[in-house]
Amino acid sequence: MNFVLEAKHINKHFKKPVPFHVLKDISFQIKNGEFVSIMGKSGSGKSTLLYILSTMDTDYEGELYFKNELITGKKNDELSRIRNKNIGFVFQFHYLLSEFSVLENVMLPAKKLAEKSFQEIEHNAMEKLKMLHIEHLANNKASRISGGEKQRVAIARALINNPTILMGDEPTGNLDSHNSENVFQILKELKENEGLSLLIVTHDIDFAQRTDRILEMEDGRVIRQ
Ligand SMILES: Nc1ncnc2c1ncn2[C@@H]1O[C@H](COP(=O)(O)OP(=O)(O)OP(=O)(O)O)[C@@H](O)[C@H]1O
Repeated sequence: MNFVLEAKHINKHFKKPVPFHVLKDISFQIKNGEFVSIMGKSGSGKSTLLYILSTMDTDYEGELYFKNELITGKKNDELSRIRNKNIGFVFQFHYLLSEFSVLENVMLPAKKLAEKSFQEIEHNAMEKLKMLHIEHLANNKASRISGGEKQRVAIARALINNPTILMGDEPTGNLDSHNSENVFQILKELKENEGLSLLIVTHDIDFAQRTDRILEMEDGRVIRQ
């Protein structure tokens, strides 16, 4: 079976301020093109798990496979290359550079990867903006667009290197219901039209119920899938 992501027996302990077993024997897989949400009470370990799955946190026990390749134990520079090419990440807060234009913000991760010419990156960035129906905002300063538009720009930026999977830590958490629905529809289109896999932490039950599968967390464990 071809999985985009496979977690096997993930455990994590925080040592400070007091020893704490935060993630307890977590195992699951995400199939190609699957849209999975993670739900659970505050403090159940959702963000901690997402940071491990996105390779940003390497301090854990267990094994993580990305497209059937074991990535646990790889060195930081190799992990960073794997992450930049394969994983897009969207946060609750958009983290756009406010003095840069929308287009410049979207181009940044591709410039960092430095595999394509400026013209090619610019063309790809415009394509992503079109995909998210915000191409008309390309030359606006990021500080001069609405909250919902900012989050769509953040998604376009996360897609610029054509990742296999898009991960999000409450990407609709700061949005009103209209903009939240808008972002959900965009994510669904990305799954259906582009075959993107998605893994999204959310507190919004309406959002989660419309994804392919919910991973429900409680006290550091996945209690239901
Ligand atoms: N760096 C850290 N050191 C020690 N404990 C931590 C650290 N980060 C998080 N924790 C604790 O680990 C537990 C899980 O935190 P986490 O942020 O993963 O939960 P969450 O399910 O994402 O919560 P929320 O829905 O509120 O964002 C919490 O009890 C939190 O206080």
